[in-house]
Order: sequence, then C-alpha cells, then structure tokens
Amino acid sequence: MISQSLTLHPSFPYTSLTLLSRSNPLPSLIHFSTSFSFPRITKQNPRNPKPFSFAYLNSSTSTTENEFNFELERLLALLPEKLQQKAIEHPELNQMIEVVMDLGRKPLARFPSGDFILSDYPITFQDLEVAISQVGDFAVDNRAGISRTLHRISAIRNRKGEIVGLTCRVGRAISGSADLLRDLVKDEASILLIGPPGVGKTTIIREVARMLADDCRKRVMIVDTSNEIGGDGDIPHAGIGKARRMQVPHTDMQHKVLIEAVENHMPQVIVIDEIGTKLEAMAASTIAQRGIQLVATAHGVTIENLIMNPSLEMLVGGIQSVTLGDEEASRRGGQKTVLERKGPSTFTCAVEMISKAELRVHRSLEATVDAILSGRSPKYDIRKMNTWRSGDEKHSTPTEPSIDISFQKQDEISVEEFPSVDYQIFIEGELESEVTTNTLVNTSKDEVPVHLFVYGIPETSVIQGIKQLKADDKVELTDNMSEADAVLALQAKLKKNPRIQAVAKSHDKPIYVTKTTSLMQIMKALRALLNDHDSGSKDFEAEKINSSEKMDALEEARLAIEQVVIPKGEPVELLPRSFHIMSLQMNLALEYQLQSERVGKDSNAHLRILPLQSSTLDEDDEIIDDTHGSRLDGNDMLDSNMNNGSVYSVDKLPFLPD
Ligand SMILES: Nc1ncnc2c1ncn2[C@@H]1O[C@H](COP(=O)(O)OP(=O)(O)OP(=O)(O)O)[C@@H](O)[C@H]1O
Repeated sequence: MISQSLTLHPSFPYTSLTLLSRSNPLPSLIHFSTSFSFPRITKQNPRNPKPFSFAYLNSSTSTTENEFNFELERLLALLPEKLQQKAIEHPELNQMIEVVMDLGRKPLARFPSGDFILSDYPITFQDLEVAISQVGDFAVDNRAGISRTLHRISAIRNRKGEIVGLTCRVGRAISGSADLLRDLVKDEASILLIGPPGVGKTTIIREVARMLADDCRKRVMIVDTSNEIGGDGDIPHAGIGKARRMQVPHTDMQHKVLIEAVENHMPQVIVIDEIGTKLEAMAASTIAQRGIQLVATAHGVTIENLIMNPSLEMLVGGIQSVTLGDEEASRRGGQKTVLERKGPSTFTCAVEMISKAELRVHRSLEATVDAILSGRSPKYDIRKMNTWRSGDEKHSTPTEPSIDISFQKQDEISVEEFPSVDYQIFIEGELESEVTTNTLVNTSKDEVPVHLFVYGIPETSVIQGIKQLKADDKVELTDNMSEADAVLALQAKLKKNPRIQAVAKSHDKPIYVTKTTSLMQIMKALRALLNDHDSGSKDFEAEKINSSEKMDALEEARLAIEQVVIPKGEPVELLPRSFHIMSLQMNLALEYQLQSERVGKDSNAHLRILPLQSSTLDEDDEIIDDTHGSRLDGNDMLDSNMNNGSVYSVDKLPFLPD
C-alpha cells in the first residue's frame, strides 16, 4: 500500500520522488515542514545522476520528527544514490550514528547495533568531492557542517592536505535527553559533563541550553566552538530554543569568545562544548567566579582523569600537596604529605556519562574530589533512563519534555551495552522521587598497596619476585598506567618507547629499570621501590609533587610569554601559585626581559606578566601591596615580607588578555 499523504518541500533540491510501500519496514519518513528553506544542491555525483529522495509515508509524524528526517536526508544526500537507498533500508535508520567514507574502502554506516556496509564498491575521489561540495568550509579542526543542521562532517587528509576520508556524524536535537539532569539545571547548578567520545555529551548540553532558555527563561549564551551545539550556518538550529549562540572563528579563540560573551552579552548561563586547554579552563573558572551558571563538557572519562590532567585540574579546584603536622601524620598512619584541593571548583556538579541513558551524577564536585584525593570512594547518583515516554505526551506538554519516540530503542541498547552496576536506580516517573544517592564502600588509602605498571618484563617473573619478598600485600600490578604509582621496566624496551617515558614523566611516576629480566634484578628493583615507599617515600612523594607543580607553573608562564605576551603585546595573568613558585615564574619572565607583578590576595595571589613598555596598570585595576605599595620585582618576591599579601580588586575579568 502506498502512502496517501505526499507533500513536497518547496525548496527540495531533487525532482525525483520514490514512493515506498507501507509494508516496507522503513521508518516514517518524511513530511517536509515548510518552515525550512535550503539552497538547491546543484553538483551531482556522476555515479549518482538521479539522487534519491525519500518518500512521505505518514502525515501524522510530528514536526520535530519531520525536521529530523529532513535533516537526516541532507546528510544522506552526501552519499551516492545507491548508498542512500541502502542506508534507508536499515531498520535502525532513525538511530544512525555516523557514515564513514574512506577513499578506496567500502563505505559504512554505524548504528547502535554495529557497522553496516553500504556498498561493496570502494569510495572514489569523486564520491568524496561530491560530498565535500555540499558541506560548509572545513575549519582548522577539520570539521565542517551542513547549514542549519546539527550534523558534523570530519575530514581525514593525506600528507598533501587532500581529503581522503570523511566521518559524517548524524546530529540530532533530542527533546528530553537531559531529563535526568532537570533537577540540577533548575537548581542553577554549574554542570560539567565528561564521557568518552560519541556518548552524547553535546546532545545533552544542547538540550540543557534549550531547557534553561525556554523552560527556565534564562538568558543563555552558547559558545559554540565547532558549531556542534547550534548547528552549521549563521542561523542557529531550532534545537537550542531561545538560547543565543556565539560562533568561534578559530578553536584557539574559544577562551576569548567566552570572555567576550560575558562582557558583552550579559548572559545568566554560558554553555560550552569541549573545554580542553588550560586557557579555556581558566576562562571557565573566571566566569564561574562571576556567578554565572556554566554548563560545559570536557575531555576525560572520569573525574580522576580531570584531576590527573594538568590543563584541566583547575576545573576541579586545582590540586596541591600539603605537609601534615606530626600529630595529624601519625593519626593518618605516618602519612606526612597529602594531596588536597587547592580552591573551590569551577563547577558545582559533575556528570560522568556512562552511556546515552546512564549517568553518574556527582552532586557536589568538591566533595567528590576531596574523597578521591583522600582515597575514599565518592558519593554519586546513578541515574538511568529506563522508560521512554511517548512522543505525543512530549509534544502536548512542552515544559515537561521527554525522550523522542524515534529513539525508543536507544534505551535498551545502551543498557545492554554497558555492564550493570551494583546500584541501579531506574527513573520511570518523577525524577526527584526516583533518584537516590548511593554511598559506595569506603576504602582507606593507607591500606592501598603500591600499584606497579610493568613494561617489557614478564609479569609472571615480577609476581614471583613479589612473592619472594613476601610483599604480596604491598605491591599490586596494574594494566592501567594512569592508576600506577610507579613503573618497572626493562631498560632496552623502555628506551624504544619514549611515550611510556613521557607519560610517566608527566605524571611524576618513578620508573625503576632493570637491565635484564632475571629474578635477581627484578627483586633488586622491587626492593628499591618498597624502600622508597616505606621509608623515604613520603618525602619523595612531596618532592615529586612540588617539582611537578614547578614544572607546570613554569610551562604555564612560558606558554603565556611565548604565545601571548610577546607576540600580541598583551599582559597575561597566571594561575594562583605559592610565593616560591611565583618567584620562579618571575625569574623566567626576567629571562625574556619582561617585567611582572603579583596581583591578588591570599589563595588568589598570582603573577601578571607584562609586555614590554607596559609598565602601567589598567585603569580599572586597583592593586595595593600593603608591603610595598608598588609593583614587585623578583627580589621582592623572594622577600618573606611578601607573605603579608596584597589587596586586589578588579572590575573586569581578571585572568585573560582581552
Ligand atoms: N539520547 C540519545 N538517543 C539517540 N541518539 C543519541 C542520543 N544522544 C546522542 N545521540 C547520538 O549519538 C551521536 C553522538 O552524540 P554527541 O555528538 O552528542 O556525542 P559527544 O559525546 O558530544 O561526542 P564527541 O565527544 O565526539 O563530540 C550523535 O549521532 C547523536 O545524535
């Protein structure tokens, strides 16, 4: 039976129309909404002279669904006709994730259930050219979009810069995808979302932006680094509701656009995708200090990843090592130095995305970070989307959005994909009543053995060595470098792998090296490790952390000088540091013939590096040093009087150059 209801979008680029049978198990595609007007696509693939067009099967599909279908069609239009046909025959078309086109290889589409080969014929240069001609310009991050859609087209280039592969991700605005976070959003919490690539972070923050702008009537500004939240083109996608969007001309400019958003557009909420660099983290923290609600995503899968990432640790408040008094140290079983959070975290809450339908919500990010640093397990909610409500329900009550009916199966798939956890709270009705907090079993850090990452030496030999030394409870092997406290490696192998060395160095993990894999050598190394750990380990740890902080601080200063102060002639304010470290940064600036001054008070005391000939302060700034009353030089910095601190007040955003 053929569908009765056929309407053609006035600007629909193609003339051919394929009628599909209702008995065909295709999804309900497509009734075009007249609210869209897209430019006609003129360039056609010679392999594809008669582009495929969807037929309209059902007039009862909702507007949102129609819009999505129309957008999906625009993505599929990048493909040769036969491939489009193959794609739409797939029963999970509405849940399609990506289409991959690599030169000389069979094209494939990715679905939640797995990859699906679209053709046995390999992709040609011509196929790629036709696809590329239909998308916007590729930015430096090799990403482009299709105007007024949420799709993301990412290019792979050869050494000559020519595009030899495309990953075409289907973007969709999913009403209700942020329902699990509705309570936090309404509480005006600043939320940081982390999770592996493709887990749905952007989709959720897009919906949070819409929720805040439309349902909570907030002034929301999206800083859209790759145009992924608001879609490609100058008119943002309807999926962001009334939220406004600022585009970012270059990914390196993200932090500047963030600051500009606050200074020029009076937002109550800032939404930002992918905080990845220290400058961006600094900008975010500056914004949070102004009392603006922040909703952002960051690189990393767990909160531990953020804590370990020197560029992003400031999002969780920064980490510092503290030496304990004797009494406290003995109370903690002799542990002399501990890691502590340096200051308030930029975000109130953090959300680890386990899958599209399962979130781990840390209502207090600070409490979580404190727990992790002290070796306890943090408290968090596990929130799961169990029941998907019907589309009709959703559209009748816009203030209570729910999950689009088109994605009903996502729930089952996501749940199956990820192993279940001990605590599962299924949310079926009201969020508040169904979400509870789970406290996991506490483990004391003192009981934790040294975690050892072994490289180039047979693990069985290392285990034998551990047994010989009767150190089973003191040393535990780990496959995860980031969890390791130390590395045990065969010298010859280590030399050939600079990456392992670099990772160990960047995380200050001591490396114990053996020349051979003999049991004697292994035991010798293990003894050294245990010795360091048992006796001098605490001091050693403290030194390591200090030296890591020093390196970090000097690298921060170097980057600021070489990338901003000298080339742009602008001052840069660094992160708050201890006096000793600030003096090292100041000396580094002097080596570049640059002056610097200390600003801020107490825990906010930090260095501002000035460009040449910029000896005066901004008019808006008022810096009074109660010791010296003037800018300080390197010697002053080392002066212990400095500990008296200074009074610092600024009206404008303090951290970054304009
Ligand atoms: N709740 C959902 N139901 C169905 N599909 C979803 C859902 N959330 C996201 N998706 C789809 O999953 C894909 C990845 O989503 P998204 O781009 O939001 O992930 P991401 O975590 O931001 O990825 P990246 O880190 O690579 O930018 C997209 O095709 C998106 O449309």
